[in-house]
Amino acid sequence: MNGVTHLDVAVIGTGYVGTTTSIAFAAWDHKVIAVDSDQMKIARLNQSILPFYEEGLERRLERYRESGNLSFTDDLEQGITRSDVLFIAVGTPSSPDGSADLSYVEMVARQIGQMMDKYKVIVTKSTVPVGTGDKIKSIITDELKRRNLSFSFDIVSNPEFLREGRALYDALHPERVVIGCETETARKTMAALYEKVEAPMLYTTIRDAEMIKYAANAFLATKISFVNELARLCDKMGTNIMKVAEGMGLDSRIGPQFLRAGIGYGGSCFPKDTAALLNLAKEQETMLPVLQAASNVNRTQVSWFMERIHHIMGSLAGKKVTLLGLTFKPETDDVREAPSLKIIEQLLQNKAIVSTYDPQGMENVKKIYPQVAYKPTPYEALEGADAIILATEWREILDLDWTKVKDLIAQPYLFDGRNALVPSVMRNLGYCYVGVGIDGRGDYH
Ligand SMILES: NC(=O)C1=CN([C@@H]2O[C@H](COP(=O)(O)OP(=O)(O)OC[C@H]3O[C@@H](n4cnc5c(N)ncnc54)[C@H](O)[C@@H]3O)[C@@H](O)[C@H]2O)C=CC1
Ligand SMILES: O=C(O)[C@H]1O[C@H](OP(=O)(O)OP(=O)(O)OC[C@H]2O[C@@H](n3ccc(=O)[nH]c3=O)[C@H](O)[C@@H]2O)[C@H](O)[C@@H](O)[C@@H]1O
Repeated sequence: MNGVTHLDVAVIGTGYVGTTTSIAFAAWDHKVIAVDSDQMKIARLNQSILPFYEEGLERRLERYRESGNLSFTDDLEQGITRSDVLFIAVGTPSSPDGSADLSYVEMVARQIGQMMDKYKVIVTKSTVPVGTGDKIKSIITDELKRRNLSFSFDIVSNPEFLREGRALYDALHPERVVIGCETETARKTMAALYEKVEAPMLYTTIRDAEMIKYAANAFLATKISFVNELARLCDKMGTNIMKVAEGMGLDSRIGPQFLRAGIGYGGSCFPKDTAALLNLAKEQETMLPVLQAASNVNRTQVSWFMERIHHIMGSLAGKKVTLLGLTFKPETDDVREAPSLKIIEQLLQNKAIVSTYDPQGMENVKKIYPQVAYKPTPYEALEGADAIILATEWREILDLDWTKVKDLIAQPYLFDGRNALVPSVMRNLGYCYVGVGIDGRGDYH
């Protein structure tokens, strides 16, 4: 290793996490080779084209490529042999039983064992169940034995806490860095890697670090489901969940974040990671009833919302419903586990005519639901609508000219699945506005 500050790093996997982490390490003056087995992705990254949408990230990508700190390749061996620290940042999707599918991680571990030529620090960035570090260690040891080699290596768990849409900011300004490691050499290497970060560094065992990542995501998901569950009650009681959450959040022990009621959490992480943690607990014959309930609330939140729509509008058969927003949250093109997909499914089952607009997510949803009308502007999507459902609170959608919209639509029903518009303003414009847990006693008009 050449000193403590400039490390040679390989990041394996160029999805959201791999790409963003690579840019962050390059920004901290390390030399980064980002590797992916997807040649198409690498070809595009070599032209500074990201595999996903994230505002401002392509400019940074270009800058660090030009500075020479960041390069992309599909040649894993080159990445491994030229680097001292290897980050595993491949996907860990849900298996049908909810457990984390570790096949990509295990494959990379095998490849590292087959290609490494000297001591390396091998770091898991992917979200993985407790015990995966041990598994990676034993796979690499087996591969080295097969090659009659006995290099030493260190395993580290360094979970990632970034959010999509704010990925680079989060990577550059983490609230904490969690490092699970077992040797002083690995600890020093990780300290050097993160030298420029002003955040608490928490050193733990590998297993603790693996658990911290699942625990954090499970807790945030539970916070959302707790408030969504209360929203259902607020709706019956004539109380407003927005005010209730505000009042709760002012208590610093509770905090205001992740208390926004709506149609539930989606994305590539909360649903998958809660399922994986529940599966892990089941394997250990330990029940997690709180997390199980949080997951159940989320699974049923869209149906609860759709029931309210049916209650107000009656049959949706033949009615034109415009869905505004498709991505699981604003500022991303990611539609994995997005609540909008469940909404489309239920609308189609009820024979509604569905029209939609999203600034970034339409191409991804078109592949799943080709029968929906995808419009180039929100106004075109809204023409003749009997009902509007707001599923993602994109600024562009919130800032629509709602007076103009009123003239385009057939009926003024507006169902705000994110409580993102101002009810009194919308009602003054003549909309029949319905939010989540804010209307009380069914008095929607
Ligand atoms: N998406 C997010 O916001 C966050 C994700 N995570 C975790 O980070 C991990 C990665 O997530 P994403 O970046 O979303 O994944 P992704 O699925 O978008 O990307 C993974 C990449 O790995 C590549 N890959 C797979 N096998 C490979 C191999 N043998 N060699 C080289 N490349 C290979 C794939 O081609 C793909 O480009 C997951 O465990 C996820 O839970 C953690 C925090 C945030
Ligand atoms: O492990 C991961 O992949 C990441 O998962 C989440 O990040 P992300 O999924 O990008 O997005 P969030 O901003 O957390 O939102 C997740 C979902 O919860 C919903 N949400 C969020 C907050 C809230 O108050 N209410 C609510 O319904 C959002 O609409 C969205 O569908 C975590 O916030 C990150 O810390 C973590 O690294």
